[in-house]
Amino acid sequence: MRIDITDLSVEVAGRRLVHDITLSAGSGRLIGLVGPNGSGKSTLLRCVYRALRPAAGTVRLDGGDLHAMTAREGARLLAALPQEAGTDFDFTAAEVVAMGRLPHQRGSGRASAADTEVCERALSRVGAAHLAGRGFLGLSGGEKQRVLIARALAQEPQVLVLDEPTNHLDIAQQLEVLALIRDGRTPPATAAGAPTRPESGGRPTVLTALHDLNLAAVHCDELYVIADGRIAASGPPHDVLTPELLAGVFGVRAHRVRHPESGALQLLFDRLDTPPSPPPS
Ligand SMILES: Nc1ncnc2c1ncn2[C@@H]1O[C@H](COP(=O)(O)OP(=O)(O)OP(=O)(O)O)[C@@H](O)[C@H]1O
Repeated sequence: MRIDITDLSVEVAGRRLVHDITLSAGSGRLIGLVGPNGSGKSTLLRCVYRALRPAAGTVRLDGGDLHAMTAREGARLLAALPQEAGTDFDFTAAEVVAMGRLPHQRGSGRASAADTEVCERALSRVGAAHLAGRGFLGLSGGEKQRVLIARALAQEPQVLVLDEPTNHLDIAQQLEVLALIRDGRTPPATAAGAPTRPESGGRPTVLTALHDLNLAAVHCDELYVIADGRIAASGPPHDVLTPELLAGVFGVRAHRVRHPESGALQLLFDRLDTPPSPPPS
């Protein structure tokens, strides 16, 4: 399912935080939002997953206006993992994941055997089947994050909106979760650094905020750089993550290198005001 965001502006408490964003994602594409703290990524995503209404502009899914749909219609198409998601009540992990099935249930709202199977499969896919009976509030940050990703997968969405999905995860889990979000496997990287990706094959279209620019470079098909609530650059990671852009938007000195095995683009960072250090003798 394609997403088309057109001239979208978002206001919170009378202040315009996101200005005139136009962004398109073809079906099955993985689109990354990157940008400094406070640049407006979460505010933009909150509007895309309907926690906020647009002040202007539209979000369309295969041409249908998302904000004109009922909550149930929207939730059947789009699942979200907000930045500080969770619950104040001590549901078990399995119960939290089961909430992802609610948009698909009619009448009594009882989970069917098929719903239960979808939930179990989602927990297994994120390596959290063993957490099913545990109270959510007693889980570690990384365990909670995996359960919440399983809840989003259990919703069987056509569009996934993720705000920092690798928050709280150790490095192995970060790599695993991003591979899972892509398509359940680690993508091969081309010599140019851009991962190759077959046509969508039913995978959801993903819009995700990421802080780790190296993860974004390797896993995303396209990046949108957000600065001061506006798009500063967009395109394939290799074209977007230039030293000039990174200096201007993030205030860092970046060096582009190749991964010694895959050839993928990797970035090394220094503070802008740090003079280049001589190589070790
Ligand atoms: N409810 C709110 N009331 C007032 N200001 C807000 C509110 N929500 C966000 N802001 C402000 O809007 C700006 C953008 O915030 P947002 O959370 O969208 O940025 P972000 O790019 O997601 O940041 P981070 O990378 O730190 O998560 C910030 O200056 C923030 O303080």
